[in-house]
Parts: sequence; C-alpha cells; structure tokens
Amino acid sequence: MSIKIYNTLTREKQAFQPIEEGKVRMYVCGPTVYNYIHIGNARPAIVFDTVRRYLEYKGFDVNYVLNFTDVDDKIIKTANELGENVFDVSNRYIDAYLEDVSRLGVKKASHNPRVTDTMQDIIHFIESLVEKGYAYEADGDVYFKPRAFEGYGKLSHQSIDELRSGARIQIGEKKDDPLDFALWKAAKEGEISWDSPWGKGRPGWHIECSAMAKKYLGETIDIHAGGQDLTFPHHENEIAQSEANNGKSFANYWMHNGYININNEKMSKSLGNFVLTRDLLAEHDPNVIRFFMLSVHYRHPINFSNDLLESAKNSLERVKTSYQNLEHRKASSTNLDHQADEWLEKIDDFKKRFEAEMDDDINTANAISVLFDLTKEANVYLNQDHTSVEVINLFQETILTFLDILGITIKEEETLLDEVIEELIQERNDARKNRDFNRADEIRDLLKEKGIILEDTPQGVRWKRG
Ligand SMILES: Nc1ncnc2c1ncn2[C@@H]1O[C@H](COP(=O)(O)OP(=O)(O)OP(=O)(O)O)[C@@H](O)[C@H]1O
Ligand SMILES: [Zn+2]
Repeated sequence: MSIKIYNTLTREKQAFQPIEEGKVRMYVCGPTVYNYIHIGNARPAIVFDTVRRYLEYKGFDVNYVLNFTDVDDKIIKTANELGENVFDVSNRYIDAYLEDVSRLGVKKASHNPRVTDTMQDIIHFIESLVEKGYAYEADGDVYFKPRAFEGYGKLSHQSIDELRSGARIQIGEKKDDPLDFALWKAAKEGEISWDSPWGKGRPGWHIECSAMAKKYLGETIDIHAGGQDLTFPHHENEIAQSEANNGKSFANYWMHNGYININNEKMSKSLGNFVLTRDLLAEHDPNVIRFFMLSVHYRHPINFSNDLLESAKNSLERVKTSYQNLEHRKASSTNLDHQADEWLEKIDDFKKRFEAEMDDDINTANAISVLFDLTKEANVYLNQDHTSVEVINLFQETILTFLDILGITIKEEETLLDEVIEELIQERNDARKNRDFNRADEIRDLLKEKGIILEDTPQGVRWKRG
C-alpha cells in the first residue's frame, strides 16, 4: 500500500507519488536562530524526521533540507543587546539547535543551508522576479506583488480580496499595495548588509526559502513542511515567488504540524510561555520526550503537561520491560514450541498493521498502539510453557524496527541518563580524593566511550555529550 499524506494545498489525504522514482526531495523550514529552541520548535524537528525515517524505511532515498535563518531583525536585535556580532549569535544558536535535536534522535539533514551562505542565489532570484514584472524596487527596498501572481491564496484557502481587507501599510514602508511584501530590505544605519543591485541591504524572510529550496532541491519538490503558523504568509509567499519565477509547480505536498500549547495557548517566545528543549532534556530521557511528542498525531495540538510526559515515560518503560523479558527468556527456551510458525505469522501481521497506520498520514499515535499490542502479545507468548528463540528474536526485532522508525532507542548502552553520568562523576571525584587514580581513569574512559567528555575546571568537573 502506498503512503497517504494530508496535503494542506488540497485539504485531502493523497497517495504519495514522488517526482522521481524512489527519491524524495523534502524541504523543512528551519529556525530563526536567536535563542534556544522551545519544545514547540522541537515538534516539527521530530515529526518531520519521523516522516523521513518512515520514507527511508519504505526504501526511498530522501534528500532532506532544513535551513537556518541566520540574519533577521530578531538576531540583529539580540546581537546589539549582547554587544556581539550577528554571526556570534547565529553560530551559537545553530550549534545549540543541532545539539538539542540530535539528542532527540533527529537525523542529520542532507543539507543545512544558511541564508548568509546563499546570498548570491537570493539576489539572483529577486533580480529575476523584478525582470519578469512580479517585483519592483522602491528606495532600496524590493517588493513582491501578490496581485501579479494568479493563484495567490491557494495554500491558505483565502481570496486575494479577503486578504486585501486585512492588510495595512505600516509607517515607513514604501510599498504600493498593502499586500506587497519585502524581498529585499535596504540596510538601516550601522546594520549588517550585503551589496545588491538595489544598494546595501538584506533579504526578506520568504525569499530565502524559495532560493534555498531551488538551490538544493530544484524547481519542483516533493514535500514542503513546517509548523502550521507558517502556512500564511510564509508558505503562501514562497509559492508565489517560486511559481512566478520558475513557471512550475513549487511543491507537491504541503505538510504542517499542529501546535504545542500551554494552557491551550500556542507556546511561543513572544508570549513567554515556553519550556526550553534543553531544560527538558536536563530532566528527562530524550527518548521519553520523543515518545511523548509522537504519541499524538502530528496535525493535532498537544497541550503540554508534566502528566503527559510522565505517562510517556511509563509507556516507554512498559515497552522496555517487555523487550527485556523476551531477552531473559532466551536462555530457558526449549524450542519445543509447535506453534512457532503461527506466531511468526502473527508477528508479521503486527508489522502490516503498524505500516498501515504509518501509511495513513503518518499516524504515529495509532502506530504506537500497535506497538503496545505487540508487547502485550509478547507477554502472552512468554506465558507459554514452551518458547522458541526464533519467535523471541522476531518479537524483539519487530519492537526495535518500530522504535527505530519512531527514532527511539531502548537499549541501555546507547544512552546514559544525566543522573547516571552525575553519579559516575561523583564516584570519580571520590576516587581521586582517595588517590585511587586507576579507578578515576577507568571512569573517565568509560564515560568517554559513551561519548561523554569531562572537563576539569577550577569550579569542578563539567561534562558534555560529544
Ligand atoms: N508552539 C509551537 N508548536 C509547534 N510548532 C511550533 C510552535 N512554535 C513554533 N513552531 C514551529 O517551529 C519552527 C521554527 O520556528 P521559528 O524559529 O520561526 O520560531 P517561531 O515560530 O518564531 O517561534 P516563536 O513563535 O516562539 O517565536 C517553525 O516550523 C514553527 O512553525
Ligand atoms: Zn521557509
């Protein structure tokens, strides 16, 4: 069966048909890097990584692009406040983003383009839009004219007249029509800027993604994704720019994740109601956070609460216990189970059920229910007098396959919990105090093997994941 994806453009679930056989070109709008990410921002990172993992499981070769908006008003403001330059700020938060999402099991993107590295492509894109009559210059700014593009509003399902009635021209804006939006912004005094045919300035947000998607994935891509708030105006504007310029359909499937809310209000930096991903990571196993995130369908809202996290923790614990019970039973298996073949078939049915749920618009919530049913069935199996190692192995393999698609690991040796690390560091400190340097070195090496790097500072030992 083929994968069905809910497409915001058509408001329907559609069978996924890639442009090129066996290959997927996928673009996900990345963060504006002026702060650490909150767990709302972590949601698109996790859910679209899961989409990618499932496509890969199905045999597709996925070219996955996630960009960084590394110059923008908020980054400039932060840099000014801290007395740093724009690159100090953006580099710091790009590193932090990559560290946070990698701890959450997000695979490395095929490309992570940055706006400041794509400047010439962006400028050429704007020049071409001006030449084709879709954009105009005004006093060093360049604006796009949505009215010149037939089809404006098709993604957010709004007519241009409806949009017109809500739009206003702000003081200082030099545009002709309130609907027009900036492709290029003339530099203000003292601000970082790049040379362009319209003088010094920097790009608007929307054009960056059109230019980066074209550079890394071509004129038509398979899947374009981001949070629900990006549908309008960001993605609507990306479509207008790209289709006006390239004369081709921009993206075949548009996927949008729902919000993480706090008290039923969108978690956002501007409202101040956020939980930073790294603060949550300091308290919880990353696998639990990921499990919590995927226990709800990606298009539905999640009202964030500690209870939900706690319940994810317990659920994942149940899966782990089931896996370990299977492991323990191997030694005492008699292999006299005469129904082994039937069990092997039964387990295979779970795989089909899991795939059917994932095929249905990546329904991780229902897929996780299938995983639970599988572990229950494993417990039933272990209650039999005779068990076979072959069946046990298939139970285990299938559990691990499902978890791997979800990006979750349960094998202890693959992750060390923060508290375990802290305990080992304490033991090493004690060993050193007692001049037991062999034990101290042993602990250091053990942690190193697990990717934990220790740094001895005058304030004590600091550690980080390598
Ligand atoms: N509460 C949320 N729930 C789910 N996704 C979110 C949430 N807030 C932001 N996103 C998504 O996170 C991604 C990164 O967005 P970006 O860095 O532009 O942050 P943002 O939307 O400006 O966040 P904020 O509103 O907190 O400033 C986008 O795909 C955005 O849609
Ligand atoms: Zn974008």
